[in-house]
Amino acid sequence: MTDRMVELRNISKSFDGLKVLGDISLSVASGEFVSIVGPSGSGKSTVLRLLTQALRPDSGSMLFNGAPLEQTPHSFAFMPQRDALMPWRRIIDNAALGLEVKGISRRAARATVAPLFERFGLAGFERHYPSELSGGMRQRAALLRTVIQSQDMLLLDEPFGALDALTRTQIQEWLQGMWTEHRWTALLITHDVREAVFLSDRIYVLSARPARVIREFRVPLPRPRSIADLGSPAAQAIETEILQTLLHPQET
Ligand SMILES: Nc1ncnc2c1ncn2[C@@H]1O[C@H](COP(=O)(O)OP(=O)(O)OP(=O)(O)O)[C@@H](O)[C@H]1O
Repeated sequence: MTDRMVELRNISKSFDGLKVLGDISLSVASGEFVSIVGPSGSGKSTVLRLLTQALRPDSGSMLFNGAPLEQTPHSFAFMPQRDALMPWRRIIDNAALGLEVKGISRRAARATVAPLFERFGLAGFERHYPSELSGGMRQRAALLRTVIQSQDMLLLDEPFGALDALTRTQIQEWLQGMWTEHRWTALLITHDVREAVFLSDRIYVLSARPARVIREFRVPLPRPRSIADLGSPAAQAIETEILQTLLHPQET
Protein backbone atom coordinates (compact mmCIF):
# COMPACT_ATOMS: atom_id res chain seq x y z
CA MET A 1 0.00 0.00 0.00
CA THR A 2 1.50 3.32 -1.06
CA ASP A 3 0.81 6.16 1.31
CA ARG A 4 0.07 8.54 -1.59
CA MET A 5 -1.84 6.81 -4.34
CA VAL A 6 -3.28 10.13 -5.42
CA GLU A 7 -1.69 13.43 -4.66
CA LEU A 8 -2.49 17.04 -5.48
CA ARG A 9 0.46 19.38 -5.06
CA ASN A 10 -0.03 23.14 -4.86
CA ILE A 11 -3.03 23.18 -7.16
CA SER A 12 -4.61 26.49 -8.06
CA LYS A 13 -7.60 27.17 -10.30
CA SER A 14 -9.45 30.31 -11.36
CA PHE A 15 -12.61 30.78 -13.41
CA ASP A 16 -12.81 34.04 -15.37
CA GLY A 17 -10.49 35.77 -12.95
CA LEU A 18 -12.22 34.34 -9.87
CA LYS A 19 -9.62 32.43 -7.88
CA VAL A 20 -11.40 29.36 -6.55
CA LEU A 21 -8.56 27.11 -5.47
CA GLY A 22 -5.68 28.99 -3.87
CA ASP A 23 -3.04 26.43 -3.16
CA ILE A 24 -4.40 22.95 -2.50
CA SER A 25 -2.21 20.04 -1.51
CA LEU A 26 -3.74 16.77 -0.42
CA SER A 27 -3.30 13.05 -0.83
CA VAL A 28 -5.25 9.81 -0.60
CA ALA A 29 -3.56 6.50 0.19
CA SER A 30 -4.64 3.22 -1.32
CA GLY A 31 -7.51 1.78 0.72
CA GLU A 32 -8.09 5.02 2.56
CA PHE A 33 -11.39 6.89 2.98
CA VAL A 34 -10.73 10.62 2.88
CA SER A 35 -13.26 13.47 3.08
CA ILE A 36 -13.11 17.11 2.17
CA VAL A 37 -15.30 19.55 4.07
CA GLY A 38 -15.43 23.28 3.49
CA PRO A 39 -17.68 26.29 3.10
CA SER A 40 -20.17 26.38 0.25
CA GLY A 41 -18.57 27.56 -2.97
CA SER A 42 -15.03 26.95 -1.72
CA GLY A 43 -14.20 24.71 -4.66
CA LYS A 44 -14.74 21.20 -3.32
CA SER A 45 -16.46 19.95 -6.48
CA THR A 46 -13.75 21.65 -8.51
CA VAL A 47 -11.19 19.39 -6.81
CA LEU A 48 -13.09 16.33 -8.02
CA ARG A 49 -13.51 17.74 -11.52
CA LEU A 50 -9.75 18.27 -11.67
CA LEU A 51 -9.22 14.65 -10.66
CA THR A 52 -11.59 13.41 -13.36
CA GLN A 53 -9.68 15.68 -15.75
CA ALA A 54 -12.86 17.47 -16.74
CA LEU A 55 -10.85 20.58 -15.78
CA ARG A 56 -7.16 21.42 -15.88
CA PRO A 57 -5.37 23.16 -13.02
CA ASP A 58 -3.77 26.57 -13.64
CA SER A 59 -0.70 25.47 -11.73
CA GLY A 60 0.46 22.64 -9.52
CA SER A 61 0.62 18.93 -10.22
CA MET A 62 -1.59 15.88 -9.84
CA LEU A 63 0.09 12.55 -9.28
CA PHE A 64 -1.03 8.95 -9.41
CA ASN A 65 1.34 6.56 -7.62
CA GLY A 66 3.99 9.24 -7.87
CA ALA A 67 3.71 9.81 -11.65
CA PRO A 68 1.83 12.57 -13.48
CA LEU A 69 -1.86 11.69 -13.31
CA GLU A 70 -2.63 12.72 -16.88
CA GLN A 71 0.07 10.40 -18.25
CA THR A 72 -0.57 7.41 -15.99
CA PRO A 73 -3.26 4.80 -16.63
CA HIS A 74 -5.87 4.93 -13.88
CA SER A 75 -9.62 4.85 -13.52
CA PHE A 76 -11.64 6.89 -11.09
CA ALA A 77 -15.36 6.28 -10.62
CA PHE A 78 -17.30 9.47 -10.08
CA MET A 79 -20.66 9.70 -8.32
CA PRO A 80 -22.33 13.11 -8.66
CA GLN A 81 -24.53 14.98 -6.17
CA ARG A 82 -27.77 13.84 -7.76
CA ASP A 83 -28.15 10.14 -8.37
CA ALA A 84 -28.15 10.71 -12.14
CA LEU A 85 -29.91 7.43 -12.82
CA MET A 86 -31.44 7.26 -16.28
CA PRO A 87 -35.21 7.35 -15.74
CA TRP A 88 -35.93 5.19 -18.78
CA ARG A 89 -33.62 2.36 -17.75
CA ARG A 90 -34.57 -0.32 -15.25
CA ILE A 91 -32.50 -0.35 -12.05
CA ILE A 92 -30.53 -3.38 -13.17
CA ASP A 93 -29.65 -1.65 -16.44
CA ASN A 94 -28.74 1.54 -14.63
CA ALA A 95 -26.42 -0.43 -12.36
CA ALA A 96 -25.03 -2.34 -15.36
CA LEU A 97 -24.27 0.92 -17.16
CA GLY A 98 -21.02 1.26 -15.23
CA LEU A 99 -19.81 -1.89 -17.01
CA GLU A 100 -21.46 -1.20 -20.36
CA VAL A 101 -19.51 2.04 -20.70
CA LYS A 102 -16.39 -0.10 -20.41
CA GLY A 103 -17.49 -2.14 -23.44
CA ILE A 104 -19.07 -5.11 -21.67
CA SER A 105 -22.29 -6.43 -23.24
CA ARG A 106 -25.55 -5.61 -21.47
CA ARG A 107 -26.23 -9.29 -20.87
CA ALA A 108 -22.81 -9.88 -19.25
CA ALA A 109 -23.07 -6.63 -17.31
CA ARG A 110 -26.48 -7.64 -15.93
CA ALA A 111 -25.11 -11.03 -14.89
CA THR A 112 -22.29 -9.30 -12.99
CA VAL A 113 -24.43 -6.78 -11.12
CA ALA A 114 -27.43 -9.02 -10.34
CA PRO A 115 -25.80 -10.90 -7.42
CA LEU A 116 -24.96 -7.58 -5.75
CA PHE A 117 -28.54 -6.37 -5.47
CA GLU A 118 -29.07 -8.18 -2.18
CA ARG A 119 -26.10 -6.51 -0.45
CA PHE A 120 -27.12 -3.11 -1.79
CA GLY A 121 -30.62 -3.50 -0.34
CA LEU A 122 -32.17 -3.60 -3.80
CA ALA A 123 -33.21 -7.25 -4.14
CA GLY A 124 -36.58 -7.51 -5.85
CA PHE A 125 -36.26 -4.09 -7.48
CA GLU A 126 -34.07 -5.14 -10.40
CA ARG A 127 -36.79 -4.51 -12.98
CA HIS A 128 -38.18 -1.35 -11.44
CA TYR A 129 -37.56 2.12 -12.81
CA PRO A 130 -35.79 4.81 -10.74
CA SER A 131 -39.04 6.75 -10.14
CA GLU A 132 -40.44 3.69 -8.34
CA LEU A 133 -37.64 3.69 -5.73
CA SER A 134 -37.09 5.76 -2.60
CA GLY A 135 -34.31 8.36 -2.55
CA GLY A 136 -32.08 6.11 -0.44
CA MET A 137 -32.57 3.17 -2.80
CA ARG A 138 -31.75 5.33 -5.80
CA GLN A 139 -28.50 6.46 -4.16
CA ARG A 140 -27.58 2.86 -3.37
CA ALA A 141 -28.26 1.96 -7.01
CA ALA A 142 -26.06 4.86 -8.14
CA LEU A 143 -23.38 3.71 -5.73
CA LEU A 144 -23.65 0.16 -7.07
CA ARG A 145 -23.18 1.49 -10.59
CA THR A 146 -20.13 3.42 -9.36
CA VAL A 147 -18.36 0.69 -7.37
CA ILE A 148 -18.99 -2.04 -9.97
CA GLN A 149 -16.50 -0.42 -12.31
CA SER A 150 -13.58 -1.80 -10.20
CA GLN A 151 -11.88 1.52 -10.29
CA ASP A 152 -8.78 2.74 -8.50
CA MET A 153 -10.71 5.35 -6.53
CA LEU A 154 -14.29 6.42 -5.83
CA LEU A 155 -14.98 10.14 -6.09
CA LEU A 156 -18.18 10.91 -4.21
CA ASP A 157 -19.55 14.43 -4.58
CA GLU A 158 -22.00 15.05 -1.72
CA PRO A 159 -23.87 11.87 -2.64
CA PHE A 160 -26.38 11.95 0.20
CA GLY A 161 -27.14 15.66 0.25
CA ALA A 162 -30.66 15.30 -1.07
CA LEU A 163 -31.73 12.59 1.39
CA ASP A 164 -33.79 13.10 4.54
CA ALA A 165 -31.86 12.84 7.81
CA LEU A 166 -32.98 9.31 8.74
CA THR A 167 -32.40 7.85 5.27
CA ARG A 168 -29.06 9.59 5.19
CA THR A 169 -28.02 8.04 8.50
CA GLN A 170 -29.14 4.61 7.29
CA ILE A 171 -27.12 4.88 4.10
CA GLN A 172 -24.09 6.14 6.04
CA GLU A 173 -24.25 3.06 8.29
CA TRP A 174 -24.62 0.82 5.29
CA LEU A 175 -21.76 2.51 3.41
CA GLN A 176 -19.53 2.29 6.46
CA GLY A 177 -20.17 -1.47 6.59
CA MET A 178 -19.55 -1.86 2.89
CA TRP A 179 -16.36 0.14 3.07
CA THR A 180 -15.08 -1.95 5.97
CA GLU A 181 -15.64 -5.07 3.82
CA HIS A 182 -14.16 -3.72 0.60
CA ARG A 183 -11.71 -1.00 1.65
CA TRP A 184 -12.34 1.05 -1.45
CA THR A 185 -10.07 4.05 -1.88
CA ALA A 186 -12.49 6.93 -1.64
CA LEU A 187 -12.57 10.72 -1.68
CA LEU A 188 -15.85 12.15 -0.38
CA ILE A 189 -17.04 15.74 -0.60
CA THR A 190 -19.54 16.56 2.09
CA HIS A 191 -21.05 19.47 4.03
CA ASP A 192 -21.91 17.12 6.86
CA VAL A 193 -19.14 17.05 9.46
CA ARG A 194 -20.66 14.08 11.32
CA GLU A 195 -20.84 12.14 8.06
CA ALA A 196 -17.17 12.91 7.43
CA VAL A 197 -16.19 11.81 10.95
CA PHE A 198 -18.26 8.65 10.75
CA LEU A 199 -16.95 7.49 7.37
CA SER A 200 -13.41 8.81 7.08
CA ASP A 201 -9.89 7.87 8.01
CA ARG A 202 -8.80 11.45 7.37
CA ILE A 203 -10.57 14.76 6.77
CA TYR A 204 -9.29 17.87 5.04
CA VAL A 205 -10.90 21.17 6.00
CA LEU A 206 -10.84 23.81 3.27
CA SER A 207 -10.99 27.55 3.78
CA ALA A 208 -13.40 29.82 1.93
CA ARG A 209 -12.35 30.94 -1.58
CA PRO A 210 -9.59 30.94 -2.62
CA ALA A 211 -9.49 27.56 -0.97
CA ARG A 212 -6.51 26.12 0.80
CA VAL A 213 -6.31 23.27 3.30
CA ILE A 214 -6.58 24.87 6.73
CA ARG A 215 -6.40 21.67 8.71
CA GLU A 216 -6.18 17.95 8.35
CA PHE A 217 -7.70 15.57 10.88
CA ARG A 218 -7.10 11.87 11.40
CA VAL A 219 -10.19 10.11 12.73
CA PRO A 220 -9.08 7.79 15.52
CA LEU A 221 -12.27 5.68 15.71
CA PRO A 222 -11.69 1.93 15.25
CA ARG A 223 -13.48 -0.02 12.50
CA PRO A 224 -16.08 -1.27 12.04
CA ARG A 225 -17.98 1.73 13.34
CA SER A 226 -21.59 2.15 14.36
CA ILE A 227 -23.62 5.33 14.67
CA ALA A 228 -23.34 4.94 18.46
CA ASP A 229 -19.60 5.56 18.13
CA LEU A 230 -20.38 9.15 17.15
CA GLY A 231 -21.33 9.70 20.79
CA SER A 232 -17.85 8.74 22.01
CA PRO A 233 -15.64 11.50 23.47
CA ALA A 234 -13.11 11.06 20.63
CA ALA A 235 -15.76 11.48 17.93
CA GLN A 236 -17.39 14.41 19.68
CA ALA A 237 -14.08 16.17 20.17
CA ILE A 238 -13.09 15.86 16.54
CA GLU A 239 -16.53 16.95 15.31
CA THR A 240 -16.42 20.04 17.52
CA GLU A 241 -12.89 20.86 16.45
CA ILE A 242 -13.78 20.61 12.75
CA LEU A 243 -16.86 22.81 13.21
CA GLN A 244 -14.73 25.29 15.14
CA THR A 245 -12.21 25.30 12.28
CA LEU A 246 -14.97 25.91 9.72
CA LEU A 247 -16.69 28.62 11.72
CA HIS A 248 -13.61 30.43 13.05
CA PRO A 249 -10.76 29.57 10.70
CA GLN A 250 -8.72 32.58 11.80
CA GLU A 251 -8.50 31.17 15.34
CA THR A 252 -7.09 27.81 14.30
N1 LIG B 1 -16.96 25.94 -14.98
C1 LIG B 1 -17.04 27.03 -14.19
N2 LIG B 1 -17.05 28.27 -14.67
C2 LIG B 1 -17.11 29.35 -13.86
N3 LIG B 1 -17.18 29.28 -12.52
C3 LIG B 1 -17.17 28.06 -11.97
C4 LIG B 1 -17.11 26.88 -12.77
N4 LIG B 1 -17.12 25.79 -11.92
C5 LIG B 1 -17.19 26.30 -10.67
N5 LIG B 1 -17.22 27.64 -10.70
C6 LIG B 1 -17.27 28.52 -9.52
O1 LIG B 1 -16.27 28.09 -8.64
C7 LIG B 1 -16.73 28.21 -7.28
C8 LIG B 1 -16.55 26.90 -6.56
O2 LIG B 1 -17.43 25.94 -7.12
P1 LIG B 1 -17.52 24.45 -6.56
O3 LIG B 1 -18.75 23.85 -7.15
O4 LIG B 1 -16.24 23.75 -6.77
O5 LIG B 1 -17.69 24.72 -5.01
P2 LIG B 1 -18.19 23.73 -3.86
O6 LIG B 1 -17.30 23.98 -2.69
O7 LIG B 1 -18.28 22.33 -4.37
O8 LIG B 1 -19.63 24.33 -3.60
P3 LIG B 1 -20.89 23.69 -2.85
O9 LIG B 1 -20.40 23.28 -1.50
O10 LIG B 1 -21.86 24.81 -2.79
O11 LIG B 1 -21.34 22.52 -3.69
C9 LIG B 1 -18.14 28.71 -7.35
O12 LIG B 1 -18.13 30.11 -7.13
C10 LIG B 1 -18.57 28.41 -8.77
O13 LIG B 1 -19.51 29.34 -9.22
